[in-house]
Amino acid sequence: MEDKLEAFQDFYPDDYSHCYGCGRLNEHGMQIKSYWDGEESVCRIHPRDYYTGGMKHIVYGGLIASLIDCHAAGTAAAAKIKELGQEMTRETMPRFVTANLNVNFKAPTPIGAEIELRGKVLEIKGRKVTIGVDLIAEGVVCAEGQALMIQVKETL
Ligand SMILES: CCCCCCCC/C=C\CCCCCCCC(=O)SCCNC(=O)CCNC(=O)[C@H](O)C(C)(C)COP(=O)(O)OP(=O)(O)OC[C@H]1O[C@@H](n2cnc3c(N)ncnc32)[C@H](O)[C@@H]1OP(=O)(O)O
Repeated sequence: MEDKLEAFQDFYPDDYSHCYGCGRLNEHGMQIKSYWDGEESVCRIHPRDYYTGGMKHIVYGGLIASLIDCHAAGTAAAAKIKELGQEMTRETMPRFVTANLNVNFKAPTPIGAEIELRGKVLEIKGRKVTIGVDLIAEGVVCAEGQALMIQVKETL
């Protein structure tokens, strides 16, 4: 039986699938999965309870930034291919890296809760795609991020 490809990250080519946050081939990584939900993108994840940030009951801010970063990268690739009017495949999926990431930490993120990331495409300008991401836990927007993703030149 063929593997079922569904999430944006499932369409990253193998040589691009080793990212700690979103690479499906990184067995030690978080392997996040992002999908379209209407015009927004969504990712749900339950971080392990040792990703603590100072106190035992809150999530480490670096992990929060990583989740926002990787969800934004996937959303940028999916948005770009949608703009081009193409289907997501491992051959067509464009490759993006982060040029800039800003995160506002609005409230502590509780350990043990499911985290939902919701992405919005703010701008697509050639190789530059700007994505806004809200990180939500227990109904509270705990962090807001904005990322500038750049489509890498295919010579890399
Ligand atoms: C790293 C090389 C790529 C290799 C490919 C494989 C990588 C595998 C990595 C992961 C795989 C998983 C996939 C998900 C990834 C998840 C997220 C990450 O963790 S990514 C890792 C962290 N990020 C980096 O390491 C980027 C390091 N930076 C760069 O490589 C370059 O600076 C890059 C590609 C971002 C841009 O370099 P230029 O030479 O292609 O393009 P220029 O001409 O400099 O910029 C293009 C436009 O973007 C603007 N720009 C560039 N950086 C900017 C910035 N920091 N702020 C604002 N604007 C910026 C420029 O002003 C320019 O704009 P105008 O076209 O003139 O309008």
